[in-house]
Amino acid sequence: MADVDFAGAVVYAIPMRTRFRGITVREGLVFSGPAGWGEFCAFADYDDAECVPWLRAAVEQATVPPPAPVRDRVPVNCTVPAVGPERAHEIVAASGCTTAKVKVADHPGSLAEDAARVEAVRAALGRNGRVRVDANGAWDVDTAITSLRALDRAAGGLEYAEQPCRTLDELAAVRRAVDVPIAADESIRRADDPLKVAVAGAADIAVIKGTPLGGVRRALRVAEAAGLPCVVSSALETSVGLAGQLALAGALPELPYACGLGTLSLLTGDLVDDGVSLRPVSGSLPVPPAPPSPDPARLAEYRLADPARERWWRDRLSRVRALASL
Ligand SMILES: O=C(O)CCC(=O)C1=CC=C[C@@H](O)[C@@H]1C(=O)O
Ligand SMILES: [Mg+2]
Repeated sequence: MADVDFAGAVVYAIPMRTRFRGITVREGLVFSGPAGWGEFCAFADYDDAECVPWLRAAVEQATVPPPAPVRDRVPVNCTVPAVGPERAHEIVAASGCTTAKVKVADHPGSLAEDAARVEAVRAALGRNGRVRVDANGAWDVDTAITSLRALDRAAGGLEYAEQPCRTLDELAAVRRAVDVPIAADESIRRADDPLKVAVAGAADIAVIKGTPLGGVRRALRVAEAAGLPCVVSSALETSVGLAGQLALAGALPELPYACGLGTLSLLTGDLVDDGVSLRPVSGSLPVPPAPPSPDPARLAEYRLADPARERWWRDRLSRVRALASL
């Protein structure tokens, strides 16, 4: 990949507003190529092999123009971390979104807190809003069944539940027992063969994350092969990487649900200028024609300051490039 400026990559660190997925500071790096900027931001706990598709996604974005879109805007959900009910209400009310995704099962025995959060989210959205929950695979089958029945009542009807349990067999068992539709997220990303999800009858909906799936084109193939309605969801990128996810959402033939791409509000800042920052307006985001370029002042503001940590990212980039032959 001689045409990608890996040597000029900038390592960034942006504090999160609230801890999310155990993360309080979002780190990654951005680099430029002939088609624009790409963002490599695999979570720190991922090993090098798991980082390969993340790097492929970033390099694809920097070297290949996005596919032709079939829509110019994408409806998005707001994302509610494991916060108290008052804060949950505020987040939803401030978002302008009519769909909210609520994190649940943050710790064992969280059901009462989860139900209070879900009730507050419903109150903020009103009757016509949609409430979905995400347990990130934390429940066993029995806990999932009990919890989803309770949360379905607390929400006055859930739109769907994302990854209630870890394995496909467990998802299938929960799906048979509850009325709430089941969405597969980690099962799609981490399965050796993502298509198995559909085959196993484990899910009604596929959550497609273009960044960990290796880029827009590969994600489009996964979406087609899954044969399920798809929801495009972010990996907590800045606007640079979010642009690729919007390109993916813009190119999917059908998009029946709001997408999990309103995640910039989970970060305290962005790498691009406010005018091109991908913050939802009235519950939707545009499909940008190309990724926005970082603003030099923002890059300077969020440049990772710790030299040892910066070295860690550069070394990781070198190792993953070697693994991916990029
Ligand atoms: O889907 C959304 O509303 C936002 C994205 C989101 O929830 C996630 C992004 C990145 C990592 C995950 O832990 C998390 C998810 O589980 O879907
Ligand atoms: Mg999820």
